[in-house]
Amino acid sequence: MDANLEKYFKHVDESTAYFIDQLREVVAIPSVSADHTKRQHVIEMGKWIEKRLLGLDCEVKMIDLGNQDMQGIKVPLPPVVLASYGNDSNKKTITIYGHYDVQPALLSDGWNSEPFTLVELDDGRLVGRGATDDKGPILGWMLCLEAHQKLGIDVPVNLRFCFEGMEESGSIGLDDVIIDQADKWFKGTDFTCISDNYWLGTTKPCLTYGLRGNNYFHVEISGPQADLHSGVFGGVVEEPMNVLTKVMSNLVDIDGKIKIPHIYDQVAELTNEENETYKSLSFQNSDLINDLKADIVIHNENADSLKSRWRYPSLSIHGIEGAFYESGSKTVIPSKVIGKFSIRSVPYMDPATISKLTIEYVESEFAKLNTKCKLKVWEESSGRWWYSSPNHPNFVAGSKAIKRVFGVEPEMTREGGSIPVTLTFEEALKANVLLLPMGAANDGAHSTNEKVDKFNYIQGIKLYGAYWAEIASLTK
Ligand SMILES: C[C@H](N)C(=O)N[C@@H](Cc1c[nH]cn1)C(=O)O
Ligand SMILES: [Zn+2]
Ligand SMILES: [Zn+2]
Repeated sequence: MDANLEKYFKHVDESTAYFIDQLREVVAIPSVSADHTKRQHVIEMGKWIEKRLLGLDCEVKMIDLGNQDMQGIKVPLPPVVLASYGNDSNKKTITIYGHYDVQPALLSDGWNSEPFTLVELDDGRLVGRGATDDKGPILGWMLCLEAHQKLGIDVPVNLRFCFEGMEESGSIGLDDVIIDQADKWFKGTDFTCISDNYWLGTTKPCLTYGLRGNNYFHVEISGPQADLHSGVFGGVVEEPMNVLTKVMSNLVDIDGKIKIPHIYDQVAELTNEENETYKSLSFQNSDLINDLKADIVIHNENADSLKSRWRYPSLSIHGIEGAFYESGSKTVIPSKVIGKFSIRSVPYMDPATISKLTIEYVESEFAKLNTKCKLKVWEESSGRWWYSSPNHPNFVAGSKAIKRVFGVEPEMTREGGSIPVTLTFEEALKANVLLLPMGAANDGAHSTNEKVDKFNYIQGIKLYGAYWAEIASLTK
């Protein structure tokens, strides 16, 4: 093996305790983008990254995105942190994207420990909000750069970083920044790399070449001006919650089939060639059942679960704003409720068509109820699906890097989640995008007790260095 890489791998192993301490520091900043009361912490996290990158001799530019209106409150948007390291025309240039905001987390959600205090468990789990999504991975890139500098190893590529603080809340403003900076900050990008998804299982590393999109809808049903006493008004008035649950219950069947007419019309047909690709994958429904600690899997065949996650759309109901949800029994009739659901889209579904079909369907289901309650339905946000070729040199470099670190060939996967800016990067920078995950399938991203395994974290940091080296050797 290349002597520099060997030295680098050894240093990463020896730095394990320091790398975990660094993760502890970033997990401690509760950078929850969805909660406006936490916005100062998202901004604090952006500044932490700025300081860290300046300390690594990067040129840094903080892009101010202005304000966001959150339920009538004007809230400052966190900055997009752009950084640049190296300008050698003999080297390839890699743009690396990640996000420093996290999903909400409360101990009372069912965490076994404080979500913003990193806990190292005996089995190697590093538990904390953002450990795998996406603080571990973005920190990993910075630690990789720092390790090169500490060891005096020349960084074999030019680097452009783009770290945002609004990914979990629709990446507001980021598309415009990418498009605007394509010929400025990101000029000369040969390859883009994103580490913000997960292995298919827990043992085999993977490269990812597809993501689903996401169209997010709100359905508001309103009735009286204020909440009512159900003893006084029950049976007397039409109730918004009753109307909403009837409409929402007609969106999707228990087996996952979406009930909106024509929603599957644009879905790519399954070819024999694609069908074959599912056969070699390690995924097992039984692993899923173990991870979920419940046998609630819809499909009997392993491949059908993967197809449902990767190549078919799904509709999930997320919540109802304005409904009584605390423990105990409150005899209220809510005056206005807002149902939230989203549709994960796949090739070749058109986002505008999804939006039109869905809104028309909700309106027609509402009309069938013949109620005096009022309906408002709108699309809150929309993100595009992405599908790429796994044979591109960027993937070849990723594959060789995996071989070097893990000694195995990667699985080639698609992802059920969404990173809508992936397609924006690909289009604006006119460069291939590789998804190079650090975390494992059971990391619990967005869930309680989110973790990254020490193994994945440390090997992942090695993988980043190996990827840079393999990209550099593509030119030779
Ligand atoms: C895959 C990525 N780590 C992720 O979790 N993406 C989110 C993006 C999103 C969409 N709406 C809100 N956040 C996801 O797939 O839910
Ligand atoms: Zn993420
Ligand atoms: Zn996420």
